[in-house]
Amino acid sequence: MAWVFVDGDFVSKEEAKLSVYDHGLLYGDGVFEGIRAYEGKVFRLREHMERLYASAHAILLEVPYSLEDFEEIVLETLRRNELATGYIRIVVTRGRGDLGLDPRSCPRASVVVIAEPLALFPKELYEKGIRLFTVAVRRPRQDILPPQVKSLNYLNNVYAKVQARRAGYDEALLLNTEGYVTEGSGENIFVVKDGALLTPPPWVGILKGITRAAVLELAKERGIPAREEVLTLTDVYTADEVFLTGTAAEIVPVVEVDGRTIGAGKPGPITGELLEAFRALTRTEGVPIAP
Ligand SMILES: Cc1ncc(COP(=O)(O)O)c(CNc2cccc(C(=O)O)c2)c1O
Repeated sequence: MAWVFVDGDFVSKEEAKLSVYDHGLLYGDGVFEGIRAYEGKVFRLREHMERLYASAHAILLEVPYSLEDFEEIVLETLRRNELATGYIRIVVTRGRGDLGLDPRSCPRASVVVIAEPLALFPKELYEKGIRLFTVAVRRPRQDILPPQVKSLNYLNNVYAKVQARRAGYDEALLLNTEGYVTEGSGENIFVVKDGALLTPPPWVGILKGITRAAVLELAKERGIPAREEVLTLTDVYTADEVFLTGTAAEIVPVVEVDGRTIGAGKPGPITGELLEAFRALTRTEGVPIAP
């Protein structure tokens, strides 16, 4: 039996429901997080919670729990599901209101915490690498729909995923409205050039990934030069290595972009080194689930 936290109660998966008048459903009005637990510890829980509260604050959404209490709810949800390793999805919507889109009709945010065994990415993706397609849809500018807010408005990301899949590729690569490289549909991007790691700066229009931040830390610790740099498609095509980062994905090598082979057409050595280091980090660092 799986248990889901819904607005203060733990209910069975079958009983876990929100109102059809919830503005998260009606308008995508809300925020969310995806977090991973590894062998009894939640990786970068505080960082994920801080991003959740920052996203909520940015859209004037009041989270009805303190950050510390919310962290305990996340840990309790894992305990109730007897999960030591798994994927946690937190959703905070504007809540139930009337059919108009004005948030003032929603007196209280709705809060959902789901904890599930993780559907791992297939092993061969990490061994063979994936192929990216630069999709027609663009990441919206900060002044249109801020990519730094991890909102429930993910149709831009879904659109990108669909366009890449229909083109026969594994994942999308999105440009911003100025034509610069931003990120994948649900992952940040890194390129390796002459031994240095480059990744787009947040202002080009990306989510500031928790995994992205961990990779930058690992690179620094290992003496691998790493910096934020605006990237063009040509920078990606001519890179020695390319990889994507994300909570679900961890670090996924990219071997082809728009028909251009990346480097030797197989996962690169720095990519492999960082994936190994990241996996070691997830085994040693994290908030214990046990009380
Ligand atoms: C647009 C975007 N960019 C980057 C990331 C990576 O951020 P983290 O390193 O903090 O996870 C994300 C988050 N990645 C994400 C979000 C929602 C679903 C899925 C999925 O793969 O089903 C992936 C994301 O949604």
